[in-house]
Amino acid sequence: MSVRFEGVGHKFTEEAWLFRGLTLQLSPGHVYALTGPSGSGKSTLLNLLSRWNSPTEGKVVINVPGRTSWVFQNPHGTPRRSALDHLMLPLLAKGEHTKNARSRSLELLSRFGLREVALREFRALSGGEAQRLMLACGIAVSPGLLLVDEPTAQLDPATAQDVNRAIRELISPETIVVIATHDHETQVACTDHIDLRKYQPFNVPSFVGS
Ligand SMILES: Nc1ncnc2c1ncn2[C@@H]1O[C@H](COP(=O)(O)OP(=O)(O)OP(=O)(O)O)[C@@H](O)[C@H]1O
Repeated sequence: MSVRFEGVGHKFTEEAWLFRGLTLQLSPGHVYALTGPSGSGKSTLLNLLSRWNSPTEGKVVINVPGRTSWVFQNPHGTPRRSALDHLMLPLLAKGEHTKNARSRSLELLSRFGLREVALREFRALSGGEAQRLMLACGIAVSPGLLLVDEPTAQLDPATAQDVNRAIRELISPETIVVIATHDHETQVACTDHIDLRKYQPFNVPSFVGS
């Protein structure tokens, strides 16, 4: 079970490559921080992982059973549904018994520091609580791949810190987690680092030397 990038490069316009020569293997049990300057292609790489796009050159070989889950920068939930129900419903939909779904959901709420707000409606959660709930929901169904796009981008520093403390709870033997981020603290919380700057071709402006 792995994802392999074999000489992957991508560009949207004829001349400018976003990244090139990306060769690496991702494995379950790891949480990869994907970093790089704005516009370097972090979201594009997540889209390649989700199979929404194909690379311009090279291959992305995805050998991962199960579904792909996403967590986006803006937490989105059902306003009047409780935190507990946000976790339980996908587990029930997967066929779990109510008792098991409830105990697994409560265990996840504890791990993500949300046990005390289990019965609180989504609309009454703070920004940090809502984002931690999204991370818990993302990992709850044991996806093969969990793709997270800038989880702290919309949060103040103290709230971002709470979310970053929860990153390690995403480590799972069944899941490859990739988190695109500008936040150094998020990067430090992850187990591994993919730095897109290493794969950016050095584009010399055409007017140099002319
Ligand atoms: N579908 C598309 N067609 C053309 N250009 C695109 C497309 N998607 C993204 N781009 C361009 O590719 C570049 C990389 O975009 P991407 O969103 O992957 O970068 P990023 O590293 O995630 O940026 P940020 O940190 O600002 O979110 C940007 O210049 C963007 O405008």
